[in-house]
Amino acid sequence: MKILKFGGTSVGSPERMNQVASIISSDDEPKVVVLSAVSGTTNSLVQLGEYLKSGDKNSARTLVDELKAKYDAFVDELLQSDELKAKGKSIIDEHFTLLSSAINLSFNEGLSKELLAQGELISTKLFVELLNQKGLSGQWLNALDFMRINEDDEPDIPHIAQNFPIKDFTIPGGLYITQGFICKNEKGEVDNLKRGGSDYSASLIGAALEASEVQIWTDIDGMHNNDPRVVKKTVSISELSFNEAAELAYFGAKILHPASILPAQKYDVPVRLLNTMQPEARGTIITSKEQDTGIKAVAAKDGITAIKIKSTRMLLAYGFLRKIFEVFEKYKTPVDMITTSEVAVSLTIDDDTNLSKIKEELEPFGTIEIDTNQSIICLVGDFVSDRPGIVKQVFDSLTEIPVRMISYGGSRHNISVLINSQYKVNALQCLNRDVFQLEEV
Ligand SMILES: Nc1ncnc2c1ncn2[C@@H]1O[C@H](COP(=O)(O)OP(=O)(O)O)[C@@H](O)[C@H]1O
Ligand SMILES: N[C@@H](CC(=O)OP(=O)(O)O)C(=O)O
Repeated sequence: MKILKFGGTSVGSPERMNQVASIISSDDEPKVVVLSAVSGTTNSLVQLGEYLKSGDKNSARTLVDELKAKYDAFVDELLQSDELKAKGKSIIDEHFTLLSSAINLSFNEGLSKELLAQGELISTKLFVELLNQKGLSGQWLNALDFMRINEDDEPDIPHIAQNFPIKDFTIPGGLYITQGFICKNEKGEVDNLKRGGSDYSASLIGAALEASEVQIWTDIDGMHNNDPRVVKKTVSISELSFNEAAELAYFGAKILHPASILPAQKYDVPVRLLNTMQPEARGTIITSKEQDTGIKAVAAKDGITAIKIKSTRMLLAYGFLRKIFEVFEKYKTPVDMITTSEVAVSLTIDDDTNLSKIKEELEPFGTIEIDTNQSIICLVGDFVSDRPGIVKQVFDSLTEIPVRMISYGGSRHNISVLINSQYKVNALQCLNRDVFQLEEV
């Protein structure tokens, strides 16, 4: 049994949904199909939550009306018979009644999460009707019955395994359709796995059910060597290890949710990245296999803040770093990169929610310098840290770019440099030309 996840772009139009139906019915193997919301929907629902939070009911009403009109047209094109059209319309009416009634309720975070969940609930219900139209039967499963996170926002894989409603995957052609992204929290409230979280859902379900493979179907033929939104020429990578894929996802390769590799890696379930628009393309297979292959890809993560703590008290002292890290621990703020000298330590964070409090608590330790608008450029591959020439290759390429921090040797998979975000495009282009030998102007 396999888990197949289709993202927002793959279910973004009636035509695309039809392609998804063909892909999942091309053989008899039982499949759990995880769908995202129709592309753009979650953004609209986030916007709706913001209007409600600020009390702007008129904008909220307009947004709900426009979104409903979009879905009415979607259903009209997707479903052909009067009977199925009526079913489709009643699905839309049910969910939009909920969205409309939210406009008159007082706003709270729980309500906003309930609103966000509607996108995936609608897309999966409409998709089951499309399968009916094609003479295929798909069983709709409510992810809120089995997907759960605990009080630290950590998914509970044993709970998913225990509560997944299907236990027997031996029925040929069995298609089980469920929602990505949404879950319940420890209080039993509707919650979610954060933006882009449907990949994570698929990986968690794959781990819980010990699937033979998790497939992430999107609009590109696998993980590319560089960000196709930034550079002109990129190539698909045929194989990656779990460690390499996790680094790329974490450091900005948008094709995968940052946390999505971990469950698959823990339960050793291969992950394959495939293209809905080009199902025959090879894509990328991600497994536990490691090879010393050199640099495979580069990704960039924006919105980074660098913090430097300078103090001569660090000299020959012990316990200094522990005290600094305790401050970040207190504010539940993860640290990404770190470099030290005898008199200073620089580190980066991507969540600056508590930056002013962190700065205040660091002040007794020394002089604090903060730089915002930074990007981490992360080169990923499999290279033992003394592989000759690997660092030279990277720094020769970046000679024109001011580098703020360098991290190398922490793992055999990663060379990271921190630069001001204004140089990001240029850095990715230079690396594409010099490290990957893909021409870039
Ligand atoms: N290294 C990369 N390899 C492939 N795609 C990437 C990479 N970096 C960024 N992307 C972007 O990720 C997009 C797919 O992810 P996403 O938009 O989340 O898809 P979906 O809607 O299917 O979840 C691609 O269209 C591509 O522009
Ligand atoms: N719909 C959610 C979850 C998701 O994963 O979407 P996508 O697969 O389109 O990135 C979001 O937009 O965040």
